[in-house]
Amino acid sequence: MYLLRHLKDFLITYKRQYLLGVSALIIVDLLQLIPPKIIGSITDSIKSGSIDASGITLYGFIIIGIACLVAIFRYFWRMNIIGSARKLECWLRNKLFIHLEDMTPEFFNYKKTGDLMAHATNDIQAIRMSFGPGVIMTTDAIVISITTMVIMFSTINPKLTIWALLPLPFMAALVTFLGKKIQKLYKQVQEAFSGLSDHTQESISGIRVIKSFVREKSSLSNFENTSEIYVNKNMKLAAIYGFMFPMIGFISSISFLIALFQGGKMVINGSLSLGDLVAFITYLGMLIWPMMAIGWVINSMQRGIASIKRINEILDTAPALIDKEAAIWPEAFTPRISFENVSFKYPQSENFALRNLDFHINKGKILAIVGKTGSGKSSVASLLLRFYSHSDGIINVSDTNIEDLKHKKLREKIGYVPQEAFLFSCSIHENIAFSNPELPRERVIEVAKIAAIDEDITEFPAGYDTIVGEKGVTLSGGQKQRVAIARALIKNPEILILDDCLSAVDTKTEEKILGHLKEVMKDRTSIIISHRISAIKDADEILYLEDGVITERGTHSELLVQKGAYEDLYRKQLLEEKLDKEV
Ligand SMILES: Nc1ncnc2c1ncn2[C@@H]1O[C@H](COP(=O)(O)OP(=O)(O)OP(=O)(O)O)[C@@H](O)[C@H]1O
Repeated sequence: MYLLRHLKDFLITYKRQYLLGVSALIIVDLLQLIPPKIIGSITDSIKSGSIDASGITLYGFIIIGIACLVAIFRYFWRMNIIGSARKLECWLRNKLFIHLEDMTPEFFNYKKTGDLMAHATNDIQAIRMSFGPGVIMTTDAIVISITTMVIMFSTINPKLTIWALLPLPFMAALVTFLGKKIQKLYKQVQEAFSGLSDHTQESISGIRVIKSFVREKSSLSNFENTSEIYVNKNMKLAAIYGFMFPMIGFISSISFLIALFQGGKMVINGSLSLGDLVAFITYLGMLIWPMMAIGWVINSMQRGIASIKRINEILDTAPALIDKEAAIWPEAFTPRISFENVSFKYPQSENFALRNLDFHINKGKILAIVGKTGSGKSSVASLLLRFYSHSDGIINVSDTNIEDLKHKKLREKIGYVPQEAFLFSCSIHENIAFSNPELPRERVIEVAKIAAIDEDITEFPAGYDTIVGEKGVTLSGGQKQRVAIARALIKNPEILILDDCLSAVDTKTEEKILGHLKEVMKDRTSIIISHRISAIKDADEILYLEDGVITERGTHSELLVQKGAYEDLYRKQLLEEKLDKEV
């Protein structure tokens, strides 16, 4: 039961459906035992001449009646068992998705997207198979084999039953043995398939890089290799199936042959009636299926168990960020931020990304962070958004330790523009109104104007309804960044974090956007992270980071006077700008 801990809620809710479905299935199995007996007695009655045409018609109607009942109950078990398994699939996939959404960025740093996709598709499908066809086949295999054998043994002929059943254990053993091989090969086919789709996906998204490096041929040859592996694995699978099914036919033919030979002898010497032999052979035919099903059931259940274990492992991984029970949300939120002696290490890292950070930002002020690449600028944003937890020190927002704040409420207050402007493959309007799809077009246009992207959008034939393609491929880098800024602004954030999100925008547009932001953010707090001094020179305070430590701080003019790394950077950038203009 421990294995099913994450499915418990579903199984309790749907136990009635499963019970009804299994009961209907057992009724069908039992009903199917009747026609062979009827056919047997018709045969005997015809042989002895004790039945006329109306008697045969009556039996015919009984058989039709049974067939109708079988059809009704079959519909009933299909709807209940297969239907519940389909609902389980959907329920579990949603549960997994919700869980994944709650995981920290750290979890995704170490889990491959392809693996998570495989869990969400193959594993959940394997679980569905166990709780749908698996339940049906297990019930069928048990009920049909026991009842059929009991009837053959007790109502027809025990000796003939033992003779005819002798080859069947070989069939069950064969199917189980080959089933294991099939399962192993099937896994390899799946792996080859995911290799193929990974390769296709990566090659398509990296097509520009492939083309610019003229690597089409090598990419094609890699693709052909992966494709060949996939075909070879499938061929091996086909070969096993090609061997297994004729062998099943062969073994069952031996059973039929024994039944005909021994049963025929018994009919000739009068110890068995012809009708019983006919019924016996029909029952024997019914037994072939459960013998084949045993192997399938074992394999399917093994796959299901392996998949449940993998899904359990993910669902057992607790999201690192769970609000304290006493987490609060201040009635009057003030966008005041302070870092008091904050140090931070990434979970899998030995080195500190930030050390003894001390700063505060008051409402309406702009804090800028500059520094070389890898100096820890983005890490400050990650801590404020609570993507990670700091190791030492205190971070306060609205004069409250952020560890005591409800983290989702805090994120609602923050407008965050990440370094890489990730857009979804929907329209520009939908991308901008991402935080609230109900927002009207006027509001979308309003923030697009602040982000200086409105003019570009209106020039597109479909305007705000332009579909941006996967990750926004149809937009330029600078356009993507500005759409991402508009997306953050539409939230009316109390705190705005721009993480180097103007790098692909020219200095004139940058100036325009910053001018607009100054107006919009005047009663709120902004943090601007940038490599470009032009983007931050008007900030109320600038922090210069080096290896996670603040080495210089002050306003632009104060920092220039210090003649340190900041001033050096500024001079170099001025020179670059001058050279650019001259060229
Ligand atoms: N998920 C992570 N796990 C481990 N180390 C990380 C992770 N993300 C960043 N780091 C490391 O932390 C340090 C600070 O990274 P951060 O991204 O904050 O720098 P940055 O100043 O924003 O750099 P850039 O200007 O290039 O964006 C770097 O040494 C980086 O290698």
